[in-house]
Amino acid sequence: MLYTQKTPAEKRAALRSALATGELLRFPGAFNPLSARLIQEKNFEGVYISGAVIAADLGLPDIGLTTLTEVAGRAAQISRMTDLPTLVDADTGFGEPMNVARTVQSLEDAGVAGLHIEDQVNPKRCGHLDGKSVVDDDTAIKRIRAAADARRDANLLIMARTDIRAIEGLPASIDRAKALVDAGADAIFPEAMKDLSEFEAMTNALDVPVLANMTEFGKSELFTTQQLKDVGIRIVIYPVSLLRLAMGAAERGLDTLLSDGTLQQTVPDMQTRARLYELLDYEAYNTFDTSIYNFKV
Ligand SMILES: C[C@](O)(C(=O)O)[C@H](CC(=O)O)C(=O)O
Ligand SMILES: [Mg+2]
Repeated sequence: MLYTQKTPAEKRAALRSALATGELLRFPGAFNPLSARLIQEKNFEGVYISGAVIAADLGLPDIGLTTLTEVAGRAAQISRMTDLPTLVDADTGFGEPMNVARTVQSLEDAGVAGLHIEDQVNPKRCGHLDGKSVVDDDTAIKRIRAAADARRDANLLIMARTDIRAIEGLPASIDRAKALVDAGADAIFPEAMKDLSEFEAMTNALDVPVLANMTEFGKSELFTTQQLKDVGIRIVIYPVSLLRLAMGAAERGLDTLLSDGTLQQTVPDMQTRARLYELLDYEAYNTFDTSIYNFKV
C-alpha cells in the first residue's frame, strides 16, 4: 500500500549484490510512477528513469532543457513507487563539477539506486542523433570524480556514460571509459555502440559492469537479452519503449474516436478498471479503512 516497502539504502545494496552475480539486469524505462509498479509486477530487475522521457513528458526535446529539480522530483515519484532499484539519467550533471556534486546528492535524496553522467558538451542531445560533441578527458574525469566524492551512500551506483564512440570511434571510446573508471565510475554506459562486437570489446576491456541501451529507432540494433548476456553486458535499458508503446496506442485510439465516434472498438486494448485497481493496490486501502471502522471501544 502507498508505496515501496524498501529504503533507498536497501535498494542500493540490492543493486550492488545483483550486479555482483554477473546476471544481466533488465531495466525498462518507467514513463510515470504507475508504470514502475507494472515493471515490478512483471519481475524485471530494475526501473530506468529516462531524461528523454522526462523531457518528452513536459513537451520538450531532449536537449538539456529540463532542470535538476524537475528530474529529481520525477526520480523521487518513480523511486517511491517501486521496491526495485532505480537508475536515473542525470544528463551532463547539470553544470560544472560543483553542480555535479549537488546533482548527485539531490538524486541520492530522491531515493535512486544509481545515476549516470555523460561526457557530452552542453547543450546535450539524444545520444543516437548526429552532431553531438563531447568534452575533453580532463572535464569528463572531473565530472565523475566530483560525482563519486559527493555521494554519502557508498552503494549509490555512479555510472559514467561516454558518447565519444559516434565522434571518435571505438578505441577512443574504450580509452575514455577506462579513464572514467579510474576517476571513480562504478559502471560504464557506452552510448551508440554500432554492433555486438563493439559491446564485447567494451566489456572485455573493463572490469566494471557495462550497460547496453536498447532504444528503438537509434544507432544500435535491438539485440536480445541472450545476445547481450553472451557479450558480457550486465544492465540493459529500454529507456523510451513504454512511452512509445503508450503514445502509439493513445494516438491510434484518438484516430478511432474520430472515425467511429466511439471508443467501443478500442476497449479490448485498454487496461481494465480491475487491473488498474490491482496495480494501485485498492484492496489494501479498503482493508485498512475497514480496520479503522471496525475498531471497537
Ligand atoms: C538513454 C537516453 O539518454 C534517455 O534519455 O533515455 C536517450 C534515449 C533516446 O533518446 O532514445 C539516449 O540518448 O539514448
Ligand atoms: Mg538521456
